[in-house]
Amino acid sequence: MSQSTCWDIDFLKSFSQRVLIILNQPFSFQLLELLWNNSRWRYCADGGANRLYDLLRDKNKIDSDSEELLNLYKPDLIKGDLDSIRDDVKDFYSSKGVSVLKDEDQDSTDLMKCVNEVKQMEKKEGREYEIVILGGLTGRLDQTIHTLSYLHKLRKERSRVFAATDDNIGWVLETGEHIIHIDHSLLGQTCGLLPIGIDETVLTTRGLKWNLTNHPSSFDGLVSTSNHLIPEEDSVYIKTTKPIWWTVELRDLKEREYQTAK
Ligand SMILES: Nc1ncnc2c1ncn2[C@@H]1O[C@H](COP(=O)(O)OP(=O)(O)OP(=O)(O)O)[C@@H](O)[C@H]1O
Ligand SMILES: Cc1ncc(C[n+]2csc(CCO)c2C)c(N)n1
Repeated sequence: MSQSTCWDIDFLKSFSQRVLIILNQPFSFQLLELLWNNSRWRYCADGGANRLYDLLRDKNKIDSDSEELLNLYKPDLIKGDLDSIRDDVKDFYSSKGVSVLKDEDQDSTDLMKCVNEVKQMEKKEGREYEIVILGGLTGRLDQTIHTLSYLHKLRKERSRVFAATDDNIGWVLETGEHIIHIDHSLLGQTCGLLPIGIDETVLTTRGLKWNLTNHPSSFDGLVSTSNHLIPEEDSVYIKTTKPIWWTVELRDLKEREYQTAK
């Protein structure tokens, strides 16, 4: 009998042995704060360090003149070919003792270079970390497709790699059955099942507004986009005969803060 894989979006809710990799794409302080505090290690992929620095510097300017926030949210590592990180950012973090590692290889992206660092650390420590990528689902199309392809390939060697932006979270569901717990206070209503990197999968779903039963899905055929979660359901069931990308909309975290404060 096959066993279903259960998923919870713990990376938005609780601390675990996970590595956050910050890419060179915009993100809110609210999302950064959540992911940062729930991760054991924080890496910046090259220009991801500019994003972190600028966001914290701007927020600091509003709240105070000190470098308090920059010191509080100091990454453990900056890695890449270093063609994007600005000199002032590199100098600032180097002066604070952050390792800034250059890898000039032009056949691997800065995201891959950061994941390779995770793999090296895991080898030394003899344990596996979960990985959360901040960014990667928006912006330049070639980079976005790279994220989709890279996570599709990574699933063969590790089970828990997620991508998160202010609009979406997503990850690859391996062949088999999945139960995804839904926290409606964090997630919006829209979701998608995207047959990327496969010829065709056969899908059965429960807990969505538009469900499928043993229905083929392919890039050339049906793609379930703009599907909806059901407010009364706290889980979604998905059976897939091939790996498939699952994406779900994230609620506006600023709005959520406002609601929980009321
Ligand atoms: N415009 C973009 N849209 C989407 N993702 C991006 C974009 N720019 C960078 N990224 C992501 O952030 C990572 C770090 O970006 P970096 O600042 O080094 O830009 P890059 O030099 O264009 O990236 P790479 O060297 O990896 O091709 C990239 O590996 C990629 O995953
Ligand atoms: C067939 C092929 N296409 C594109 C690149 C370019 N490229 C891919 S990753 C990377 C590093 C970016 O920091 C660069 C320049 C290549 N090497 N091989």
